[in-house]
Amino acid sequence: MLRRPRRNRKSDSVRKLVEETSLSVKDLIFPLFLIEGSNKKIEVQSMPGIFRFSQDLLLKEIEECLKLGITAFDVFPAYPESLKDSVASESYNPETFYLKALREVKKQFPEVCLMSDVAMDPYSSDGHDGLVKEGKILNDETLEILAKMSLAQADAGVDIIGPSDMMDGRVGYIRELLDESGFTDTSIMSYTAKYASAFYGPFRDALDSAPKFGDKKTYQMNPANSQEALIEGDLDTEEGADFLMVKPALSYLDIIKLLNDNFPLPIAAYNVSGEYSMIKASAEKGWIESDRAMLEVLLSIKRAGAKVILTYFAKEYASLVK
Ligand SMILES: NCc1[nH]cc(CCC(=O)O)c1CC(=O)O
Ligand SMILES: [Mg+2]
Repeated sequence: MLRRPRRNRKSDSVRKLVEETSLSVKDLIFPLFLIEGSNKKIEVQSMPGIFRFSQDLLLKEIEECLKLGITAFDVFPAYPESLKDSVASESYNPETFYLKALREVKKQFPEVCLMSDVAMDPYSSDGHDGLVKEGKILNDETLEILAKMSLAQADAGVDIIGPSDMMDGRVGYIRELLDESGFTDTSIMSYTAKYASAFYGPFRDALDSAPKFGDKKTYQMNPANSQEALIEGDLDTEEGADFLMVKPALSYLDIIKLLNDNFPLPIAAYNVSGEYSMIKASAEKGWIESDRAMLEVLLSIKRAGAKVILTYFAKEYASLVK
């Protein structure tokens, strides 16, 4: 035998030399859940180790994470039913607790990269990402609401706007309004290939944002498809997106690779709530080693071609490698 692949695996130092993919805390964005009020820190029941914070404790959490080397955060608000309506008006109320908190994060920590979420579902009495009329999700009528929401978030100082709604044309629509309003430096990370997935369950628990009727299959993609991701990637690129995101990550590693092979923009992947909770739940039963599983999962997402990973494991990973 002239060729013996095992020679390159013979010791830790040799294995390190031939290692192709590396993971760093700088690759990660930590999603955080915000609730109204003060001095509140409530664990999400279906996501052990993940909390919903009021603004004061969210700021503390960010400070802790900064010490661990995490520099990018994506904040999602959980709104009470009483503030929801059919047109998501609370989303662009400048006095709403979400926008106030975003403003405060950038004021206290100007160095962080702050990302926000754009979609109607947290504020919608229908629980859908777009405007509902007679049981249908309207596309073009939703764009105006998404753009108003984006402008309010840009005005609060957000670095990256994250449209997670999957309406057609929203990246261009938002880009134009931001530019006209002087926010030419505000980036857009588009949820480009977002699939209608079972893995969002724990997130919808965290935000109380499950759809009140039907499902999201008329706007989120069919898990059976990959060609469509190329169309979505083309459109978002043309419309001015700065990052293309694939979501979820693990059942869609082929889509991450597909987009990375076809588009020069940096690819982001969202390691979603259900993917986190699966590992946590089996670790609690003693069936899997949480740390090793986390490292393997994050590495696989990078290896597939993601430059950026949004993950609930961010803080745990940062603590582990510190
Ligand atoms: N705009 C909705 C939104 N934004 C982020 C997630 C899921 C994130 C996760 O599961 O971690 C969802 C869920 C959905 O589409 O219902
Ligand atoms: Mg699209």
